[in-house]
Amino acid sequence: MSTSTQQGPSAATEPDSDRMVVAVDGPSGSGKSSVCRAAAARLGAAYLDTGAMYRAATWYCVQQNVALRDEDAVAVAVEELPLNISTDPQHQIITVGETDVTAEIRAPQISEKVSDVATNRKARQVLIGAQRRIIDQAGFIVAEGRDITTVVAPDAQVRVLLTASAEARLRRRGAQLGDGQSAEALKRQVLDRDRRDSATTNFTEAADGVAVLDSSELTFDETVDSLIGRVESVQETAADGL
Ligand SMILES: Nc1ncnc2c1ncn2[C@@H]1O[C@H](COP(=O)(O)OP(=O)(O)OP(=O)(O)O)[C@@H](O)[C@H]1O
Ligand SMILES: Nc1ccn([C@H]2C[C@H](O)[C@@H](COP(=O)(O)O)O2)c(=O)n1
Repeated sequence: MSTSTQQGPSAATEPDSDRMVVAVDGPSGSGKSSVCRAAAARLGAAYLDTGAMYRAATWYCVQQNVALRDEDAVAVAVEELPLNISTDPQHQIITVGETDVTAEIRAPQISEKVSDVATNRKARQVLIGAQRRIIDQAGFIVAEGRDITTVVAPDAQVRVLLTASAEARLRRRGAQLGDGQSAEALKRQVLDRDRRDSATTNFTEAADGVAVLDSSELTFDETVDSLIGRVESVQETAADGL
């Protein structure tokens, strides 16, 4: 897989003491993308949306007429995927080859197919390798997905499982997509997708050392503040130890 990144604000050659990885996992609609992007922007960190990589891979397979249930064919397509993903939280642009897929990969048609790629273990290995390279290149990054705290970056300095009740997640996704989504379509995109994705990743229980941030009763801003508070507390502890 050829991956290039338009790098976020902190991508540079900082000394090790300035490097920090903030890993966030959670179920669909819990707020990972929006909360992590806002937190990264305020912290001056880079931001990696790993779900967008699975979505772009799915878009590419569909474009190439690859049968999504054919494990080997999907893995070969993902190896070839010419992906460019921005890690700038202020400018989220995702291109596959020359095509800007930033908006298209969020369409319900991709949401309903993406689990076929996400549960393909061979394709996952390719994407996980690319994610680790992007994280390694960044000095200070907030990375979110389903397996960042456990598989992609288990050594991250901050590890958080961002959760919310199923009711809150369905309500938020409905508001995000606007009118026109039936309750059944929302359920397919949120709860049914989580059930399928759970076959390969555990994003409903916090692993050892992972803190739970339940956003069900929090506003968006309160959730961002809580994540930032955790990052600042680790930064202060690190500074005290110098
Ligand atoms: N604490 C919160 N209170 C209210 N709304 C929120 C909160 N957190 C996130 N949201 C809103 O919920 C919607 C879904 O959030 P988001 O897309 O970030 O979820 P996600 O976990 O990344 O989902 P997915 O994994 O399916 O991409 C967004 O419109 C976001 O602004
Ligand atoms: N680290 C990750 C990130 C995402 N996925 C899967 C799960 C979703 O079905 C899909 C799209 O993610 P979203 O944009 O909804 O966060 O990708 C995964 O398996 N591992």
